[in-house]
Amino acid sequence: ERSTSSFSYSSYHTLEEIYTWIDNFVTEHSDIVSKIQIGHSFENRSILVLKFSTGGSQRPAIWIDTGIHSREWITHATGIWTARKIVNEYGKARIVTDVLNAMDIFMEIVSNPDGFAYTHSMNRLWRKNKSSRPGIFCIGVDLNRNWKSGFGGNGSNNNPCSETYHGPSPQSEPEVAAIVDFIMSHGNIKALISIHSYSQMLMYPYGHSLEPVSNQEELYSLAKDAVQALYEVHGIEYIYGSISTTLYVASGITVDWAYDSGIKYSFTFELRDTGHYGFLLPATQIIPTAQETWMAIWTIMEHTLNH
Ligand SMILES: NS(=O)(=O)N[C@@H](Cc1ccccc1)C(=O)O
Ligand SMILES: [Zn+2]
Repeated sequence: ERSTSSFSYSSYHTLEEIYTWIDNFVTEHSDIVSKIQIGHSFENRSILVLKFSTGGSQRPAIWIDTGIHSREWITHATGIWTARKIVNEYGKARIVTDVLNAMDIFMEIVSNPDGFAYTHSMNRLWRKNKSSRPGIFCIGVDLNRNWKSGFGGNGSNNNPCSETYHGPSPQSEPEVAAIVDFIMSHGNIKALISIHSYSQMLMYPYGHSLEPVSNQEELYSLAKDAVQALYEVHGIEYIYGSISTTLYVASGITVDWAYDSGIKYSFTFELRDTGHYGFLLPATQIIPTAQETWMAIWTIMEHTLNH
């Protein structure tokens, strides 16, 4: 019996359960999915990426990451469900088939494995990675403040004890450096989607400044369409816009680096909810959240394919 078929997509899982699922998933769908290790975390866990490809070499590609903040468990769960949906819909849903016949998809489900393990073992609300340095008495860097673009600016903190500590230097953290190295060496990533929770928002650069990006109108219109597609599934309302104008100024963030590195379709999601449960979103909301997010993701994918 296919062991991923005994995996509960409507439950939260441990790091070990997710890594086992990844191995089984790749084995069971080896025609379209492969596993790439892009590096190691601070505590020496493997950093794994799923590659969805139907052929070609160095095709234009889309990057999706979940779990950069370890306590945002709904994001890993949404990533897992989405991965399975992709393989189930290829050859059936036109847009999935069209995208995968022309592009590759890279998905990093556990982007902060050390922090994620820690949320299961010691502190459910841990956010950062688990890096430590001599003479510094607090642990962890915020992996959504450690990127080069706008590094150290407003909306990040130089205090190692802060939840938004940006780290000693850009890409100082192995979990960030691994993604940077992978994306830069691939050289043909057309869109990046970095998934967080919670607040129910779909946003695009910049976070580090109020200055609009060059294709702001296009990103606004695409975000509007994606949020509408999401709403039509379960009636969940998202707000959308640039990070700095919609949420708050944040510096050294993933999508600003991606945008400045040439990935003109860079988006970040804040999934359910708006604070009732917050990071402790009940598992009963995993599948509904994943179903609606799927519609928004594929709105972005389709646009990327056609532009
Ligand atoms: N997920 S969250 O609660 O940490 N909020 C995010 C909001 C966010 C998400 C993406 C880019 C900039 C800011 C954060 O990193 O502060
Ligand atoms: Zn987050």
